Amino acid sequence: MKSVGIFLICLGLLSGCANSTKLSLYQKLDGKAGIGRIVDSFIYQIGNDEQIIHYFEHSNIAHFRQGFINHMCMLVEGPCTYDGDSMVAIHTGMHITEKDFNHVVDLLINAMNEQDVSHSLQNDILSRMAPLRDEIIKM
Ligand code: HEM
Repeated sequence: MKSVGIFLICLGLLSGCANSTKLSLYQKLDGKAGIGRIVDSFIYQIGNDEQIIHYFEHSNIAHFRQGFINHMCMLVEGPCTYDGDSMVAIHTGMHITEKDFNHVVDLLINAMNEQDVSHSLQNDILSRMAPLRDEIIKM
């Protein structure tokens, strides 16, 4: 009987532990620092890409970096506020094609691979971005 009691206490402690160590997506990405590293790789990818770079010809990259970090941080439910313009407002007039949209997603995947983000985390992030597609292309 005593050993059953001890077993139950251990089980309780273990499950308590498991709950308190359940990391959020934001934490798994190493928070804002990790997101910053992904976005830096992403910007580097864009900067070296002949198909995409022309969209950013007149952009303020420091502003884009900060806005994209905050936006991504918000998407993964981190403690950030994105207070920039809406996706529609920002991308309207760019006439982004489906092909270029997919290509930018590929660049983001390259950036996440470069930063050793696991495929399951990548899928989680991409599935949060996918619904934005219609607010971004052909605007
Ligand atoms: C799911 C995909 C995308 C997301 C989540 C996204 C998000 C954002 C965000 C948050 C900003 C604002 C940054 C700031 O505050 O300045 C931004 C700006 C911008 N995005 Fe996107 N974007 C996406 C796809 C694309 C694609 C496919 C292109 C081009 C092919 C693109 C081109 C741009 C450009 C050029 C800017 C800068 C605009 C400026 O200079 O004011 N974006 N994007």
